[in-house]
Amino acid sequence: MKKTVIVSSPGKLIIGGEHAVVYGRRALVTSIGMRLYMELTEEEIENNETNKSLLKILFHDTNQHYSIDLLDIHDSYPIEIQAILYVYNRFKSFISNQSHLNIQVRSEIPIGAGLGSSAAFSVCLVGCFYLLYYKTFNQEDINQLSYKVECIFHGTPSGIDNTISTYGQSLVYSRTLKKHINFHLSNLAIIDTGIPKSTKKMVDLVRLFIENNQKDGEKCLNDIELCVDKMIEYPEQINQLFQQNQQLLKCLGVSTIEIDNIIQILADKNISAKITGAGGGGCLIALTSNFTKDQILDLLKDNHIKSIYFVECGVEGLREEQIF
Ligand SMILES: Nc1ncnc2c1ncn2[C@@H]1O[C@H](COP(=O)(O)OP(=O)(O)OP(=O)(O)O)[C@@H](O)[C@H]1O
Ligand SMILES: C[C@@](O)(CCO)CC(=O)[O-]
Repeated sequence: MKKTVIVSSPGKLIIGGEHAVVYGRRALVTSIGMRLYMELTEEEIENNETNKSLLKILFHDTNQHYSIDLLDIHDSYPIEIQAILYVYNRFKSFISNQSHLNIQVRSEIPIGAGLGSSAAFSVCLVGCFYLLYYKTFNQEDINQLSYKVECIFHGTPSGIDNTISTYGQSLVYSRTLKKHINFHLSNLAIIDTGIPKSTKKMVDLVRLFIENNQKDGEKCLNDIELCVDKMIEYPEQINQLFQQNQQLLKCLGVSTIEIDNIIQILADKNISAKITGAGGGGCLIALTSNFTKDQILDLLKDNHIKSIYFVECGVEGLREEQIF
């Protein structure tokens, strides 16, 4: 017998409050119209002469595939395989040891750019197992387990990325708050610098800064939260609030010379921009008013730019799909 489920969940943009959210402050986040798709199949093998139970994984975006003997698991797998094995172990009691499992992943979310690809991966992974074995989605349970998977990728994240990918739309989020809000920005561009970054490294860097500069660090975090509150209350001030939030992220040490240059070039044309996500590379968001993608690319032609995206915001969270 063969059972298959397909799910998808979105990436995210942090509009304001990244890093401060790790320390319990409020952040503003929206889901985006770029999704990760995952298919999970369990196939019971009738005459399983080898007595092997295999987990076959195919990552279409990185063109990697694995075939893992589930009776002989070791601990030297890449992190995304460790994540899969963690969730497999949580659902093991539902799975016949005469079965093979197949997982396929494909994604529209650039990997490692700060747009929440690992969170979408984690949410889809938990969502797939949940749907196959419980036949339903329970968003709260899925979000909680996805957080644990995110911890495998990131250490001690705030939970903002998995929460927005599970629930979708736009959220005011803190460790103790999850409130949907109507939030729309017109002409919001994502500028992918293509500069590799490590979320874990940037979070560690901020932790070090705060430990060594407690008073300034606390003030910075409080000011970031103030910025977020104003973004929600006074959306007409968003240009100025982007600039303030970026300055505060710079104080925390997560901007770079390349990012500062790009932001200055845009500021010279009255375009407000800021880091979105961990910083150190990755993506920026910019309020582009009437500039087209080609005009922005032209403005930034001497800088490190991989892509520019205009995306839909506030989309649906985790959902079942019919087609992979
Ligand atoms: N399409 C995919 N195929 C396989 N693995 C993926 C895919 N998307 C994400 N991953 C896993 O997630 C990791 C990326 O996590 P990382 O935190 O570096 O980036 P991100 O989630 O895109 O950024 P951020 O957490 O700052 O938003 C990849 O290294 C890989 O392990
Ligand atoms: C940098 C950070 O604030 C956002 C990463 O998308 C880390 C986190 O919230 O876990």
